Amino acid sequence: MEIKETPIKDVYEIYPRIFKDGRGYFLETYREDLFKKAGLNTHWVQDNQSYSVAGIIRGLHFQGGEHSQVKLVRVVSGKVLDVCVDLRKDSSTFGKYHAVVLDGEKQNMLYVPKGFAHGFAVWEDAVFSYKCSALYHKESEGGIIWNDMELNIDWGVADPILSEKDKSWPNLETFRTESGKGL
Ligand SMILES: Cc1cn([C@H]2C[C@H](O)[C@@H](COP(=O)(O)OP(=O)(O)O[C@H]3O[C@@H](C)C(=O)[C@@H](O)[C@H]3O)O2)c(=O)[nH]c1=O
Repeated sequence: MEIKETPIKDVYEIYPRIFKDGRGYFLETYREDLFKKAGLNTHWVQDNQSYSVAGIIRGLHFQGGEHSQVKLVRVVSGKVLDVCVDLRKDSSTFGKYHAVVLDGEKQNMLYVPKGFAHGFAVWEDAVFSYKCSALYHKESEGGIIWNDMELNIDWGVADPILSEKDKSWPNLETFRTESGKGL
């Protein structure tokens, strides 16, 4: 398992080793010791799974305050473009995002720290699986609109399908003003 830094501080891409044989494949999807060695001492308290057909965007989501979450995300099958946006108040990369293709063939993962909005665009029907460091807390949920002009994310899907909730998030500028400059 390789844990790689990205251009955004505290965001990591993780590449597990996949063992293939005549029966299929095997991989370790999480190793506490290796994460600790990389300085990631996250305590996970909830695992989630979703399924989405191609063309869907979920996001961009976060939980605020004491309910903010670290997420370790990957796809079990399928392919998505996964995106995390830095919303940390005092970050030099506030408003910057990191995007990576998560691919069921590679089982690569993204480690998304607290203070980030997260979302993904489904390129191929995907089973999406992730660990969270804080429990779901509906009242602490927030978001940024997926097609924010300032972020200008190229999601790689035309006319995406979104939930009503995901069509109604504010843009980055409104979030910045209303949150007092970030999370
Ligand atoms: C996220 C979540 C949802 N739910 C419920 C609420 C709702 O009725 C139903 C679907 O919820 P949502 O529409 O928010 O699901 P979804 O859009 O998949 O939300 C997820 O999106 C990605 C991008 C993330 O980063 C996640 O943290 C999470 O916010 O599931 C839970 O019970 N527990 C949870 O942890």
